Amino acid sequence: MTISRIEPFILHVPVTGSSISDSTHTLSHWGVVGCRIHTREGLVGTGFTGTHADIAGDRLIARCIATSLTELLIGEDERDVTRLWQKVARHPPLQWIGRAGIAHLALGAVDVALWDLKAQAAGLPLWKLLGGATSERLTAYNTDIGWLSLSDEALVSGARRAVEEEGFRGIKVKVGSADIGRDIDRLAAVRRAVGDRVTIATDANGRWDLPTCLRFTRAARDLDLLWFEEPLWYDDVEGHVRLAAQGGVPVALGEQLYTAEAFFDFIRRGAMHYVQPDVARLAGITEYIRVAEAAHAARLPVVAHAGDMGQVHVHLSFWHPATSSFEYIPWIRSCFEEPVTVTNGDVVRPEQPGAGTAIRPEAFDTHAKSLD
Ligand SMILES: O=C(NO)[C@H](O)[C@H](O)[C@H](O)CO
Ligand SMILES: [Mg+2]
Repeated sequence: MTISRIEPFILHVPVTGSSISDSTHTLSHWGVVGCRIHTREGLVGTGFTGTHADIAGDRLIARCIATSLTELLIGEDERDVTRLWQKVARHPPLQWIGRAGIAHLALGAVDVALWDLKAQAAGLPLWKLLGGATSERLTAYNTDIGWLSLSDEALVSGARRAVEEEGFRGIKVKVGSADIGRDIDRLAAVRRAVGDRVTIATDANGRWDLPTCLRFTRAARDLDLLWFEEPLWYDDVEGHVRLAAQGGVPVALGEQLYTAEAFFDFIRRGAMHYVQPDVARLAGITEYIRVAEAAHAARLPVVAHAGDMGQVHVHLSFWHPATSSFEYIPWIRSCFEEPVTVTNGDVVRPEQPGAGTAIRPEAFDTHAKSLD
């Protein structure tokens, strides 16, 4: 029960089509940046964070794992997930440079790998190890049909296909254009195409200011939007409080929050209605659990953000009672031994031991990038 080696990696995996855009980002590949933790007893745990495949940034994360974190972890008992999380997160020199950002993402990858080891050692899928599945069914919603870079025609036909051919009962459409009228017209066209029973969420990726958000929610009042995700700048708690209180469309956020404390602040101040933690932004599963418990205590639904593309979140979502639905983006499915799968709008519950992070050797052959 001893950590003997930590092996960082970087994979860059193509997105659907040549590139996608939301209001703030355009990307052609998803970055899977993490490590494989080897134990003296021969087990290998895998964990990773998710990036926009910027190689310079990915190498910084990988190097943080290879240097700062490795020297803290070699020789330690891999079963001590909580103690090791505290040891790394509160290591004074590392804390000084990164209670969020690169150091936090690096710890997240390590923490996921340690939980993967724990589940493998128990011979259980992570959701079973944590306490079993609290939901029989987990409904997925499809984000990969709603990009701002899609033409109006492609947006509507993709939404219709997701519903009519793939059985999705939920979709998400990006907004955040300079002209909110364009966004409203696109949402109205999608609503007409999919009908009233399909849930439509919308996501501005932090682009707008409060007056624009208020105008948008007034203009969208007849569209029955499930939630308005990241309407404002990620750290603007007061703006989200005022938008949420206005009572238009429920507010969702979390993919850009690095710490449980940031979530506690938004939850305590009534700044969000849907809580969207992400093991790939937080420092892994250990911190995700703290956020999910805080959301549950506040009786707010949890819908994990797909920074891990759902591979780990599928376990956490089946397990945690606060879960309400699941974000589906299929970009990196081909990399995994047990890829996240949605059948007729429902997520298939994983059964293999581990945290869902076991990467196929072929994925390294095809997508690995050098660490320096
Ligand atoms: O906001 C999201 N999901 O809710 C997506 O993760 C982002 O759009 C992608 O990372 C591209 O920036
Ligand atoms: Mg989002």
